[in-house]
Amino acid sequence: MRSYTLLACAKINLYLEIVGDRADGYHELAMIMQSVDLCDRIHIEPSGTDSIRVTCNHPDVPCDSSNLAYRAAELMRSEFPEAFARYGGVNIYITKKIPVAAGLAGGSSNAAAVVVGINLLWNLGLTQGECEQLGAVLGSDVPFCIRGGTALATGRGEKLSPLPDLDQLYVVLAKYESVKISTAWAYQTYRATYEETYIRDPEHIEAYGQKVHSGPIVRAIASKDSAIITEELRNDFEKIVLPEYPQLVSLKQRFIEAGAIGTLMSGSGSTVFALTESHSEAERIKAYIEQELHHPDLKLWVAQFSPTGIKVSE
Ligand SMILES: C[C@](O)(CO)[C@H](O)COP(=O)(O)OP(=O)(O)OC[C@H]1O[C@@H](n2ccc(N)nc2=O)[C@H](O)[C@@H]1O
Ligand SMILES: Nc1ncnc2c1ncn2[C@@H]1O[C@H](COP(=O)(O)OP(=O)(O)OP(=O)(O)O)[C@@H](O)[C@H]1O
Repeated sequence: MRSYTLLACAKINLYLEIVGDRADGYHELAMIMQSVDLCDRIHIEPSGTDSIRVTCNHPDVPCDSSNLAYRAAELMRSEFPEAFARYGGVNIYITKKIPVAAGLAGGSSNAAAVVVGINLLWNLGLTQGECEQLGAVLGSDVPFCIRGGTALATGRGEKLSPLPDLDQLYVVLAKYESVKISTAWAYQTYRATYEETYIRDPEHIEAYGQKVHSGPIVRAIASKDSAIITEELRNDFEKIVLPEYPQLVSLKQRFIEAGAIGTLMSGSGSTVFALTESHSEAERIKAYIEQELHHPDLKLWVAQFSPTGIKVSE
């Protein structure tokens, strides 16, 4: 039987506005999500048994049923019992490149790759939209990781509207290995600090359109206007994370000093990224930061905006 190798791209948030509370306990969001070509490699093969097995090269990533890739395979097993009975279990090998607990949707991208990979392995014939719906059961970021490219994400992050690809931008990603921020902590802390500003019971983002401020960046993306995109970068989590981690504030300052056209924290952190208009400029800024900060705990990567979230090869 066939096996598949998939590249699962990281995401960054060019815009993340926390709008309000939802009845399901999640937060209503308005986000611009962007895939970047820093990718984990996921190999999926039939196990020849009825079990799911996950192997990963990263010491901080669990290989048991708490691994999001494992949970994705379990979901496919329970949703498609006949296909499971016919094709059996899977072995999943994960080679991590995306830093862990970094706000780059590392686990979500791995789950996305497993949904897409099992769809192929078991000949399920699911459309991308059907894969995205399954992905939403696993986590708010998973549908976007399946869709990829550039998208406006609303609801709890799972409602996607495509935006034109921003293929002209490059990114320098920087992460202090010791700064690991839990997404649940970030949302809880944000709620504890800013709850009084929340809009109550927002059923649909359109219902309170006036209060959402993503219009200018959406228009700038449509017209590929990098200057306005960089002016409109926003991440509400910066308000609670940056005061706790002054090294991230210095990192942002250094990026601007180095000539980045814009800088922002991604998701709930702790990765901070800088935007540039060329690959050589991104490499130059990476080298500058490595030399200036010279911190053994600080890791940097250069990546390009990617029009896809998952790339498949047999
Ligand atoms: C911070 C982001 O990465 C931005 O893209 C996402 O919003 C997080 O997406 P994710 O990791 O896929 O999130 P989930 O696995 O669905 O939820 C993780 C935690 O974040 C909280 N959470 C998540 C999404 C959301 N819209 N509101 C929330 O309050 C959940 O209550 C949960 O405690
Ligand atoms: N396949 C996986 N890859 C990475 N982490 C995983 C995976 N499965 C489970 N985890 C656990 O999830 C936690 C969060 O890791 P992850 O890299 O997904 O964070 P993140 O990028 O901040 O997520 P997000 O941006 O979606 O909020 C880790 O501490 C890790 O133990």
